[in-house]
Amino acid sequence: MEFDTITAISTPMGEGAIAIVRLSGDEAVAIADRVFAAPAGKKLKDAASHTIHYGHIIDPETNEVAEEVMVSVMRGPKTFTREDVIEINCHGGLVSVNRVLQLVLNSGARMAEPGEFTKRAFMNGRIDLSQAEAVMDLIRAKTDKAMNVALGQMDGRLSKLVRKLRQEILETLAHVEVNIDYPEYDDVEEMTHQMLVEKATYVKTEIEKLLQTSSQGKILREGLSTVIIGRPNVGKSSLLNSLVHENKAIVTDIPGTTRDVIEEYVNVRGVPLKLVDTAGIRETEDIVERIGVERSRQVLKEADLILLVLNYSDELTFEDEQLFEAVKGMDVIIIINKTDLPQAIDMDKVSLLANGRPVVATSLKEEEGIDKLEESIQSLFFKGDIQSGDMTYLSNTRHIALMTQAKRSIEEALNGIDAGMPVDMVQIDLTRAWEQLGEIIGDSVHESLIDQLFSQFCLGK
Ligand SMILES: Nc1nc2c(c(=O)[nH]1)N(C=O)[C@@H](CNc1ccc(C(=O)N[C@@H](CCC(=O)O)C(=O)O)cc1)CN2
Ligand SMILES: Nc1nc2c(ncn2[C@@H]2O[C@H](COP(=O)(O)OP(=O)(O)OP(=O)(O)O)[C@@H](O)[C@H]2O)c(=O)[nH]1
Ligand SMILES: [Mg+2]
Repeated sequence: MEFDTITAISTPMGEGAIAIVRLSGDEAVAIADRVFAAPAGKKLKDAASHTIHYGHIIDPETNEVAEEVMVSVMRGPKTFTREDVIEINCHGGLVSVNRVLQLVLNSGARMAEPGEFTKRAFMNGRIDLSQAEAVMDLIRAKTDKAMNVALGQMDGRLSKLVRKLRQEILETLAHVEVNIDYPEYDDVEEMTHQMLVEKATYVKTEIEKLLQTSSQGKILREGLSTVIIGRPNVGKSSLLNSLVHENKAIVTDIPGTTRDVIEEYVNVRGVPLKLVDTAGIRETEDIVERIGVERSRQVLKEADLILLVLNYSDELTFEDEQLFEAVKGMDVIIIINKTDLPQAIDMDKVSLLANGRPVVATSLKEEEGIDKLEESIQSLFFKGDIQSGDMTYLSNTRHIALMTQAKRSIEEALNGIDAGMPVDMVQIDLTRAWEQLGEIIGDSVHESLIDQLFSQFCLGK
């Protein structure tokens, strides 16, 4: 495929040791040669592939020196995009890198869209869609485990499985064809019928196995969305600070201190948590606080785990009971905080409300009970079976949805066979499953979806 030559700054904006302006496309080398001057006058077009060259970036209009650089020349197809790629390594300063970018743009390159380099790698067939998505997951990974899941997916682990399943479906479809072609031969029909059921069942089982990894996979990729709730002043922000081992959230003795939702990523004994501190939930007149409280209710709905904090030295209130009501049916750990103060809470009542869910006593002030809480979080989600290394996880919501749809299509096919439906109906269901799996790796996806997926990438990636 042939595209125009794109460019972008591929490193973060700010001061650093080095910053990279990247180019990709047929004209990449020619454009770079327009602005690059090597000491001995050697042109990049004469350079061997995958070599790096010292020199200066020159404004071709004025012949003034703009920057001192190292330029990498990488010729397609053995490159990130499969096209010719140039990387100009500048001094890492905002003016420097923007100056080089501007000269490259003036010399015929087009500013890349976010994710367009990776999109080229996809369009040119180096990687499929799930691998491209993994590139982004890798950048966004907040924990070691999340990164490993992304690396595996980038390596094509999920793609390989999806391709294998699609192949199985194709073979199943072939059996359906035989059925359609030779309806008059009873014995052929008998045999193909059985094979059909066997193969479809096999695919369904494999999909189910993958889907079983999805809740852990999603947690590994996004972090376990953990929301701290409780009445004002019970110690929610103190709890966040204790878990992240840093003073991230403001703690004061004034009820209503936290006005907004605060998010932090932490690793609790290997469990990646996206920890959310909320404004204490209470009926309030303060408009700013009220917006905070509204948001608290909102994040509650999307939580995987709730840490419900109560005050040991205060009686249970109607508001506390309402909180229990609000998190009914969710994974909850109840934390009784401020155990260093005199008891006022009725623990029998707490037990009743807890209804078998874990209760942990803490004094965040005295730094007591955090260990117990961490243990509780760990045992709740990973009962010692968190897999490492070579496990394939389904971690992306888009993939999970498509897998679920594909499973349903296979089930419909199997029901159809069972009910003696005409074979062409079965064929339709199987074809649909084949297409749904194809969407995961980017076969048979609409261009607008592709654009939308890549637009979520960073600029220069
Ligand atoms: N300077 C620099 N560092 C970088 C990148 C980059 O683009 N530039 N990458 C950007 O994300 C990552 C490396 N990812 C890459 C992935 C594939 C290929 C590549 O050329 N693949 C070819 C040839 C492989 C080979 O030589 O065997 C291929 O798969 O066909 C290059 C980089 C991280 N570091
Ligand atoms: N004695 C004692 N005080 C604590 C403990 N944990 C927190 N506190 C204090 O309780 C007060 C409130 O703590 P925060 O963490 O700000 O409470 P919060 O639940 O985030 O409060 P809001 O954001 O206002 O809803 C602060 O003065 C803390 O120092 C504890 O275990 N014992
Ligand atoms: Mg707070």
